[in-house]
Amino acid sequence: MQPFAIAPSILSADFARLGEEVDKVLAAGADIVHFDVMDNHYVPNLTIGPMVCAALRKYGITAPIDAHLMVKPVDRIIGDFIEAGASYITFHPEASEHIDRSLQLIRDGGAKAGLVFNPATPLDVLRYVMDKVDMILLMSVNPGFGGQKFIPGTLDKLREARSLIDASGYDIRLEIDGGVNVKNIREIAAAGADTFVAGSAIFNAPDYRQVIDAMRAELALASA
Ligand SMILES: O=C(CO)[C@H](O)[C@H](O)COP(=O)(O)O
Repeated sequence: MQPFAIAPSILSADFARLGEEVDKVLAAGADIVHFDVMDNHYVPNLTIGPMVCAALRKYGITAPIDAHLMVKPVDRIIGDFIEAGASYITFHPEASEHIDRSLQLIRDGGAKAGLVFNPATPLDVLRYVMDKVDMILLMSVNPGFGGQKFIPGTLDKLREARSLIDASGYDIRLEIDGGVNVKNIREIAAAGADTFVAGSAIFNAPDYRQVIDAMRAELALASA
């Protein structure tokens, strides 16, 4: 299992001050920058693209950037995110014409590759590509918007994904995204997640460090 990592979703950050916001949340103890890319086609919302990712690198952000592509089709944008400095690039299997090829494109470009599963999307395809993924991201809300409630059925799916990862012997991150907060993070960790995306729980709080510290305290209890 990978060490626990907290990945604030910048979807809930102040976009007018994005560089400062990312600096601030990293200084507050975040490990990974979760970068939500929405195309108003695969999901009913529109956010940011590779130019903003490149701008964060130019601004001086060196932490891993985890680009979650909620776009369809995916292949033609993968190269742009690699050039922009994304560390992880994840996509939804139903948004790719050729899942194996999309994963390979990401790894060939030097980034880490991942698959994202919506709450009602089965994990079946994983059995064919377990050796080609560095991250599995389970959505615990339907994608498109921050600030939604965690869907409790995702806990069973996390256990299923954790068993698949452990049985595979590969070193794959298991990330959870949607409705994660201080109150539920311990239960989510106990179900098998090691990487926790949290948008509104962190960016809507007055003190980012206080929330991240509280999350880490809960995670320490989960592994005790
Ligand atoms: O991918 C997403 C939505 O599609 C967001 O990352 C996610 O919902 C995080 O926001 P919050 O923590 O507020 O639920």
